[in-house]
This record gives sequence, structure tokens and C-alpha cells, in this order.
Amino acid sequence: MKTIVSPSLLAADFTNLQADIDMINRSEADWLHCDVMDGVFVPNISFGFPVLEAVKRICTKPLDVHFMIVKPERYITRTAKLGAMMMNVHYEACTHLNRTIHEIHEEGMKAGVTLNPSTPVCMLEDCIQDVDIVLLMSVNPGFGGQKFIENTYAKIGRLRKLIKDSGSQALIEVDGGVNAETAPKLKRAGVDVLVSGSYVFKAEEPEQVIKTLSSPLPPFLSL
Ligand SMILES: O=C(CO)[C@H](O)[C@H](O)COP(=O)(O)O
Ligand SMILES: [Co+2]
Repeated sequence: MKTIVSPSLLAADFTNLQADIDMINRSEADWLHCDVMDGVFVPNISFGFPVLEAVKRICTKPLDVHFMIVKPERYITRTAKLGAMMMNVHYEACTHLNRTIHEIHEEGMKAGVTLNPSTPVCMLEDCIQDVDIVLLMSVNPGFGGQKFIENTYAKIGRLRKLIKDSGSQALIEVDGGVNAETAPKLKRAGVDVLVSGSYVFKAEEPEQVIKTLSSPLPPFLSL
């Protein structure tokens, strides 16, 4: 089965976003992952609504928006208005996660819940049936180009079990350090969606990289 690929805009060339988004539009990428950072929840500031709105005007792929901000519920309506397909909020940033998930759905978007590397998947036991996607951070959020945290493979297994046992339909998305070495192992571990920033946008042939990320593993590697 093909893997959903969501290249991360954070690694694009901000002096020529049009060229990089043209590449995404031509490519086999399924979604475009947009990292919004506030300098409080994470120690970095990326971009906000003016950039998201401009990107939405020229990008033909659905936007998968990853909010690394405190109290993301303040921006649900605005995110829906810009036309995002999915709003990903951090478990660690939401005091009333149940309400936030329902508000995201009421605004017509898919609801994603993101876990930092140190947050265990069992924290999702009481909301897994309500979410469309769980985004596992495989780096500490805030920066692109970091080293993949190996414990993510085992975490995917624990999350897969939680999803199965609860009868949830949630997809498993992994973000951070996804490249030629980690992607096949993530596929074998059962990931549904791969986010990849530097590996895609710094590649000589980014469209080919996206195609390879989305391809199923050869049968002898899927064992
Ligand atoms: O959420 C993120 C960082 O907080 C980015 O989506 C992620 O880091 C992607 O970058 P790379 O593939 O270069 O690791
Ligand atoms: Co991200």
C-alpha cells in the first residue's frame, strides 16, 4: 500500500516559495505540511496566517497544518476559513483537548493530535476514537533537520495497538528526521503518513524523493 506523503514547508526556499510550491503541485505529494511555531510552545518562530493564506492560494494539495503554539484553540475558526484540510494540535498544548477536537470537526476540518517524543501514546486512550490522525513527533519540535529519535518505531507499534483495540480509524503520521534510512523502517513499523522537510526540499530531485517516500516497500522488505 502507498504511504501518504506530506512534505514540510519549513525546509522550502522562503525567497522563492512559488517555485517550491509549483514543485509540490507537480509531484505525487498528497498533502503539504505547514509548521506554525510561536516561540513559546517551541523555541522557534516560523510563520503564521499571512503565509498560510498565500500558500493556500497557490497550492493545489490539501494543507496539513501543524500548530506548535500554546492554546491553538484560539485559531480554529481562522484555520478553517483559510481552507486547511487538517488542524494538528499538540496534546501538551491543549487543556481541554476533547472540546478542541470537537471544535475542529465543527469547523469542517480533520482533527489531528500531536505527541512530543516524551509523551506516551496511552495519554490518548480517552480521545483516540474522536481523532482522525495522530502525529508522532520523532524529533523535539521546533526545528527542521534534526536527528530521528529511534524509540519512534516502538511507539508506532503501541499506537497501532491502541487504535486497533479502540476501533478507531485514526491514521498514524510521523514528523521529523524522515529520510532514505528511516522511511523504510517507518513503513515496516506501520506508519500511514510521512512528513519530510529537509530530505525533500534539499534534494537534487525532490519529485523523485517524494515518489520514493510514497512507494510501497518491496515484498522482501515488508516481512
Ligand atoms: O514539525 C517540524 C519541526 O518541529 C517539522 O515538520 C519537521 O522537523 C520536518 O523537518 P525535517 O524533515 O527536516 O526533520
Ligand atoms: Co511538523
